[in-house]
Amino acid sequence: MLLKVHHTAAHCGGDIQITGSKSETNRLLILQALFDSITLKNVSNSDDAQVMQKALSSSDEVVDIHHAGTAMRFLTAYFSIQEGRDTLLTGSARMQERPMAILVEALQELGAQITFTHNEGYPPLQIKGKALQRDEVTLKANVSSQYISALMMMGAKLDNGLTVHLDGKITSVPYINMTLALLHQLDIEATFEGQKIVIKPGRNSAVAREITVESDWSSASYFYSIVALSRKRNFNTPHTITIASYKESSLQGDAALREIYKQLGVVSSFAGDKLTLSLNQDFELPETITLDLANSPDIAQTIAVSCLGLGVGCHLTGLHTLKIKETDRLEALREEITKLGGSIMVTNQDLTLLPQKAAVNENITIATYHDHRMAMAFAPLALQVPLLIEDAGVVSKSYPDFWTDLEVLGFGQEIIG
Ligand SMILES: O=C(O)C1=C[C@@H](OP(=O)(O)O)[C@@H](O)[C@H](O)C1
Ligand SMILES: C=C(OP(=O)(O)O)C(=O)O
Repeated sequence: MLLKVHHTAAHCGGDIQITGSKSETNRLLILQALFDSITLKNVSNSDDAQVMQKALSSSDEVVDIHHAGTAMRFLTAYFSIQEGRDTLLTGSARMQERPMAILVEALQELGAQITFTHNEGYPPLQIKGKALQRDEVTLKANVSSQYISALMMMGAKLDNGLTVHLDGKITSVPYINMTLALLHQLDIEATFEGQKIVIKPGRNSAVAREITVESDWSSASYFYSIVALSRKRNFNTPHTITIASYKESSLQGDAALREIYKQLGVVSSFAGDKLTLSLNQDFELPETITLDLANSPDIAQTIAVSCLGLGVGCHLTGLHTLKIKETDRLEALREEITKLGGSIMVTNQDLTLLPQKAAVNENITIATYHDHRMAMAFAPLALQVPLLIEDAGVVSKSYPDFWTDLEVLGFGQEIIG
């Protein structure tokens, strides 16, 4: 679906309800399958959470998780310990290019029986579930934290628990801390200190537990961008966007948005579980911002596009994981920002956008590369110029309601083809 997006409305405010974090949901679904008595509220309605639910509730041998990285990584560890069960775990064409060797080798070292059926190091995987005897493993920590979270959750189910030694610089650390915090919520003893994680065996607790998933902060990033970009529209009446349901103290690393967008003039304020975003009109925008996003890789695209629209330069570092996500996000950003008239340079781990005064080019068709975040990161620019988004339905990977929520804020949309 090619979607033309524009914004001519006189307002840009409203109330938006975002569903639960897909990262928290997919961890809790695994933990629910491993340990009984967990009831979940406000689960994510994303495709990634749906494929996880389906995988955990079916007994089919072939499990296809489409594009969901968390499902692929978490389920590899999960199926490895399902004694007597054979699983062929596969995914989309892109998923078959996303690396798995580090996790699979760690699991094999623990005794798991996993083979690569097509390309060594990549899905599909044939997994023969069995009891694992060993309880200590070392793996590289600088490629994806999802491998580590997968081992942590599985480790709580092993008779002796699991000790994980992390080799090298640890990437996406808040996601590891999220896993740790969720284990703690289930009374599973676990520590993460320096380069070592220790997981004690969890018991099937008899006490029923209800956990309400906090809404998704990565999805909130697009509203931060909209508020930041609304500066250029000079709306007559000041407007605010309220998003729910959030916590001031979040398990999600992308809650760093509050501090980051302060640098682009966005004010965040909490009233209960509602987070209100407003524009500080008096704020003087910087010429350039510099950010290390190794802890928040999923908001890099949003920030780059906000900066482009505001004419603010940015130097974003810590982006080494972006090349192995839904697409090579660094190359995708370079292509699309260049089409819009921006001056952008990328390496394998950082991105530099030069500050520029000229408005972005109009009516550009943004390619989305099967990446939900390409569609959602560029859409807020429609506040400034009409643009076209290719394959707009791609947003459902994490945020199926994205386009209807944008309508609430006055974004006009027209299906072109
Ligand atoms: O554990 C998680 O829920 C996630 C971890 C991050 O991946 P990496 O650790 O591969 O950077 C993040 O990009 C992804 O969207 C979700
Ligand atoms: C990278 C992402 O997801 P995953 O790795 O779980 O596919 C994302 O949602 O931006």
